Amino acid sequence: MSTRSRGKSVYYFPGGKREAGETDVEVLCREIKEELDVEIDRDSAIYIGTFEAHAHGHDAEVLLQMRCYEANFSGTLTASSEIDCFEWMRYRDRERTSEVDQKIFDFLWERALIDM
Ligand SMILES: Nc1nc2c([nH]c(=O)n2[C@@H]2O[C@H](COP(=O)(O)OP(=O)(O)OP(=O)(O)O)[C@@H](O)[C@H]2O)c(=O)[nH]1
Repeated sequence: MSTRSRGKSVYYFPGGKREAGETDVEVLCREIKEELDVEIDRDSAIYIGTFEAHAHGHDAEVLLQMRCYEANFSGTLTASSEIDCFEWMRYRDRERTSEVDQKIFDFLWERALIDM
């Protein structure tokens, strides 16, 4: 599932930057709550992998390292004020996402975890 932030042209996976002292799962829970108003079940969080690419919307030398998790959640997905919209995507939507997300789409596709 991908989100489009206000003012951005491509879709991102929900998430965001770490604040001082936060663990990965704390960032995950905070960002998902802020963006989509649902509660992550922190005990269900499973590390998927780390992906690197240029950070969308930043100068070419700015690289992004994204640590990815899958997790269960409870509540009703609701786009917050930071988000224009969210969308469940398939592999064919890959080009609508950022560079790092395209690597993650490929990772999911190679493991048959996403539909065409
Ligand atoms: N959350 C997220 N960020 C991404 C993705 N792909 C991608 O290039 N980014 C880059 O990572 C930055 C950090 O995301 P963020 O959600 O914490 O953004 P932010 O508004 O706090 O910071 P910003 O000022 O860098 O935009 C994005 O602005 C963008 O440059 C993605 O799939 N998810």
